[in-house]
Amino acid sequence: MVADIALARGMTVAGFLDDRALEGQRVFDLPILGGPAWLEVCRSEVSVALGIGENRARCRIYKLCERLGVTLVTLIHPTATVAASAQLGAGVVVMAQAVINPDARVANGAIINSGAIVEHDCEIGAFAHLSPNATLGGNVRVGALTHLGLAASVLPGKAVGEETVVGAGAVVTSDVPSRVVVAGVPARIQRQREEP
Ligand SMILES: CC(=O)SCCNC(=O)CCNC(=O)[C@H](O)C(C)(C)COP(=O)(O)OP(=O)(O)OC[C@H]1O[C@@H](n2cnc3c(N)ncnc32)[C@H](O)[C@@H]1OP(=O)(O)O
Repeated sequence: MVADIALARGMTVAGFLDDRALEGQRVFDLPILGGPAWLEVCRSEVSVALGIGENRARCRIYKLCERLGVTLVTLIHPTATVAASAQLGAGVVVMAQAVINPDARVANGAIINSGAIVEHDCEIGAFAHLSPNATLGGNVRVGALTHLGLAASVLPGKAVGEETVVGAGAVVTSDVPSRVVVAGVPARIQRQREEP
């Protein structure tokens, strides 16, 4: 999906980095260049877009790029709507039909997936992931590394902590602490989240 956005934006995509695939394999007719070690050799020739859904893994690769001085690109699908006053950090990906409204702030490495809505003045932490059709009312805060499932909603002004998971379809009606899994309508804590 991330390569698709880059191509739609008229960028040249050299290929993919994947530590589980074999160098020389092709995906969507583009080559697998190698694993993250490839970056150490070719860091001055490329920029990197983050196409990893798992938040902690995406954070690790972001930090590797930062350490190597590799530029991280921020990608916005041509059909997404991003207000002029919204701020997006490095390595953010905004997918098709997503909406980010005025004065919202999206920190480094976050994913705003297809059709997700980030209302005015929201604050999204680094490496958070809003799944397709997740919806945030105005002034919502989402902590770093938190994952909102498909079509999850957060009522205006509420805060979700760091490294929390909000289940698909949940409706968050009160603040949610860090490192828990919540689900349901209204969202209730299901369990604590294990340490990485
Ligand atoms: C492009 C993309 O695909 S982006 C990725 C999007 N991914 C998502 O939206 C997934 C979000 N994850 C979820 O919703 C998960 O189901 C979680 C985190 C809520 C729970 O996951 P787990 O802890 O593994 O729970 P598990 O699947 O074992 O289910 C436990 C119970 O919760 C129920 N349950 C699972 N998910 C939900 C949910 N979203 N809402 C309500 N109940 C749920 C199950 O039915 C089960 O109930 P039971 O014990 O009565 O049988």
